[in-house]
Amino acid sequence: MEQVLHFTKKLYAFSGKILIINTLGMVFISLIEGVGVLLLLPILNVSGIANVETGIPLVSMMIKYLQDLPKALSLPLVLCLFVFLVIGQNWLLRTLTIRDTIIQQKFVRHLRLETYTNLLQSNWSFFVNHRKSDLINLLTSELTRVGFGTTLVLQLVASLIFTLIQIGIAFWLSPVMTIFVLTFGVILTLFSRKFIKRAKSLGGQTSQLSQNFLAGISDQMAGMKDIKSNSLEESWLRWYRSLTQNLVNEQVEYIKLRSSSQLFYKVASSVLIAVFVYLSVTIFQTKVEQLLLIFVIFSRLWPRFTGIQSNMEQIASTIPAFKAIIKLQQECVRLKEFYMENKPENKTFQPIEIKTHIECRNVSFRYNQNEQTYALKDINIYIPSRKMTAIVGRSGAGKSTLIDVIMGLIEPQTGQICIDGQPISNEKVYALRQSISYVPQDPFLFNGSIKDNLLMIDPNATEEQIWEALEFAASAEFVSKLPEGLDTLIGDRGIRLSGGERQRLVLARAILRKPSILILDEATSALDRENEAKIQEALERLQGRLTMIVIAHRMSTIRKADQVIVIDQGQIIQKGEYDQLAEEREGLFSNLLGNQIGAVNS
Ligand SMILES: Nc1ncnc2c1ncn2[C@@H]1O[C@H](COP(=O)(O)OP(=O)(O)OP(=O)(O)O)[C@@H](O)[C@H]1O
Repeated sequence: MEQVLHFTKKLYAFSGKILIINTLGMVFISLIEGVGVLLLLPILNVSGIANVETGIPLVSMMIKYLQDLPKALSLPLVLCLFVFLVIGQNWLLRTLTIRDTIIQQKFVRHLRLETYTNLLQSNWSFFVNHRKSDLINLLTSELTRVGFGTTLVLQLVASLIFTLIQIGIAFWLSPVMTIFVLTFGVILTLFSRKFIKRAKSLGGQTSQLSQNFLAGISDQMAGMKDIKSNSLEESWLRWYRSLTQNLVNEQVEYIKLRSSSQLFYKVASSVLIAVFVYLSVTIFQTKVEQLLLIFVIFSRLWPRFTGIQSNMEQIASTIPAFKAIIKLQQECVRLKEFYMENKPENKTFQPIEIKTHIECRNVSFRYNQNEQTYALKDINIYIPSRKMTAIVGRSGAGKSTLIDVIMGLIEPQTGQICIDGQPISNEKVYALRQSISYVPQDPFLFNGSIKDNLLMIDPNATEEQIWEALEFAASAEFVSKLPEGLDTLIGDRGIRLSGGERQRLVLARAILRKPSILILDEATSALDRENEAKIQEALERLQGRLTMIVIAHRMSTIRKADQVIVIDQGQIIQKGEYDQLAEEREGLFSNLLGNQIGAVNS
């Protein structure tokens, strides 16, 4: 329950006094409801159904006053008062419910924003160590469950206040009867602990199943081509059948649990009534009017008890979601980007202008501190500004890791990254990243128009600047031929672009940012020769304008590079100009080159 308390405190910190005002409003409603119960007594008296003496001065006075009035007037009067009270109570209830909903919805939004901000401020290793689908699951279904759980907590608090007031009124009317019902209430609470425990464990299963479900579905959607071409449909259908069956089983189990607990409470309540009536009639010889009063109290109190129990079961089932979100937030805080730590709110960073060079000095990095193998070992490189530096090497050599270190996505365990001879401070990492445009192998374009996708990087860019960037990226021609030009929708809801067109659009977007450094990470590897040549031309056009770092699998992409760095098993093994390295017959570079020429010729 400590997690639930954590979020309830957060809710209070977020909404402040309004939460207390609403809760007091609920108290007021329950008072009116209590008065409504008391009004039943004068109704019984005035209507002549029974002559009830409560011993409560206010009620007795009212009954006396009504009895003095003519009967034709007293009954309508008391009934009107009763209806008026019910209307007032329910109008207030409606108002408070709407206000509560507004608070809850705003709180859920606040939680979403807080969690997402934390997530975006986490460092790269956080994302490397989490499955994408798990994060999506946490941000969508688990956060919704937390919002629902917090709502339930508010309902529980209101229910508890209602119940306390009802108990007070019941005690006033009949202490013995109230103690009797309360004793049963306590016994019921003891029994219901089993239900609550089970609800919590089922809640854990819900979290796990929804996580597995989302993970599987995302994997399959991403690999649909693989599934279709390798006829894997049946095996994935088997997986889908089994998981959806588990989802059904879990939901049925939960409903079984809830209905069993309801059944238990209802049976307990009927047994309680039967025992009480039996004892009242046979042993205490209770009069009819007293029995009526007892029924009124009982019918008010007992549903409150069962409501609270059922509320607690539901809250218990959301506890695993509360835990998961707290764990996520703690992890995000622990793995916060180092430049974000102690960063004053709203502080912005200006991009860095690189005057002479970027340098890696004795940089070493390993992913796992407990292992001996380094992904990068004693890297020393000099990347001159406004030149093109190519990084090549076999798969797993450490090329992407080196880029990640340069971009400040991961922090080297030893060594430094320097800009114009100055080590880059934590504070400056973000400024450096603002000077970089990065083009990955699998570019990210969202469903929207071409223009929207380009403006993502610079919302203030003019149409002229957009076309200029498209021109540089060898995309202007194909975009102008599209039916709606820049406004053409792309992605699932629009036209399908080829891999080369997508890659060139992403390159245009990268250029639109006017970066000091342009990094291409295997950006041409998946393209055909024609598209590769277009990107290559684009890079040549940019040469001399900005600092370019290109990781290339295809050696043809980097033919015009000013400098080539060959990396193997995390170490630099060759450095120099393309032609010079190609000449070094024993070197890895000429070997890689030879393999590709061989592959093309064969
Ligand atoms: N997140 C990670 N956790 C642990 N080890 C990793 C991680 N990412 C990469 N590695 C390891 O670090 C080494 C360097 O990987 P890196 O991705 O930098 O190579 P690469 O040269 O870019 O390879 P490729 O050309 O295949 O993309 C490899 O041995 C790889 O297995």
